[in-house]
Amino acid sequence: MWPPVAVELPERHEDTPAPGTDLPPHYAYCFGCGDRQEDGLHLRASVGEGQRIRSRFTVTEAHQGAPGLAHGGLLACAFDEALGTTVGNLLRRPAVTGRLETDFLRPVPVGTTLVIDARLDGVAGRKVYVSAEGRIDAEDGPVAVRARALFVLVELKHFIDNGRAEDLRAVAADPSLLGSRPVELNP
Ligand SMILES: CCCCCCCCCCCCCC(=O)SCCNC(=O)CCNC(=O)[C@H](O)C(C)(C)COP(=O)(O)OP(=O)(O)OC[C@H]1O[C@@H](n2cnc3c(N)ncnc32)[C@H](O)[C@@H]1OP(=O)(O)O
Repeated sequence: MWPPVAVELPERHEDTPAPGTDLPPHYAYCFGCGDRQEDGLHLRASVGEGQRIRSRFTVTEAHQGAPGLAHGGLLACAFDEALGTTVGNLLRRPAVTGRLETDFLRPVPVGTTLVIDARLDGVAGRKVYVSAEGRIDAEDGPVAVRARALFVLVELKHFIDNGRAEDLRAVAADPSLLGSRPVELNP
């Protein structure tokens, strides 16, 4: 059963941009979306209809597991990012991945652009359920990966208490490193 518990499906936050709007990377050094991670995934997300966010990720040589094929762990990373972006942008509250499950249905060759459609499935207290499908090269391409995740809403303190001090100092000195951040910081 998914979600595994009774949930509410909140409206997306009133500050969520209109469908079709491209979303900025949330942190310049994020491996999933950051511009300053040369071999990162450089996922790009845009707002979809309703409770959906669409992301795109192009597999490069740096992302190989077997020769010419994407590493499954990096594909899981892409889904973590796509699902986290969905939670962050639709609820605009800080959250972290508690659980992430992936089904790998087809190999994903280098050069493929994975089109990931993620949706918010519901919220139960601090628990947020999201799921996604990744298709090969087109929004109606063959499904290569499916994922479901539980994100847990946290307070900003979670990041301040646990992040490495020098990286927190760098962000304080240059807030533009954070391309977007939740506006409601205290759930
Ligand atoms: C505009 C804004 C844009 C922003 C964009 C941002 C994009 C970001 C994109 C980034 C993307 C990348 C994102 C990343 O990579 S986030 C990085 C990877 N994740 C982490 O580092 C999280 C590490 N874990 C923790 O810190 C704690 O364990 C957390 C905070 C998760 C919970 O510890 P806490 O002490 O606070 O709470 P709790 O233990 O009472 O749990 C609360 C509830 O949750 C349930 N639970 C917990 N875990 C699980 C589990 N595994 N399966 C099933 N259930 C689980 C639990 O039973 C309980 O339920 P209930 O008993 O209440 O019913």
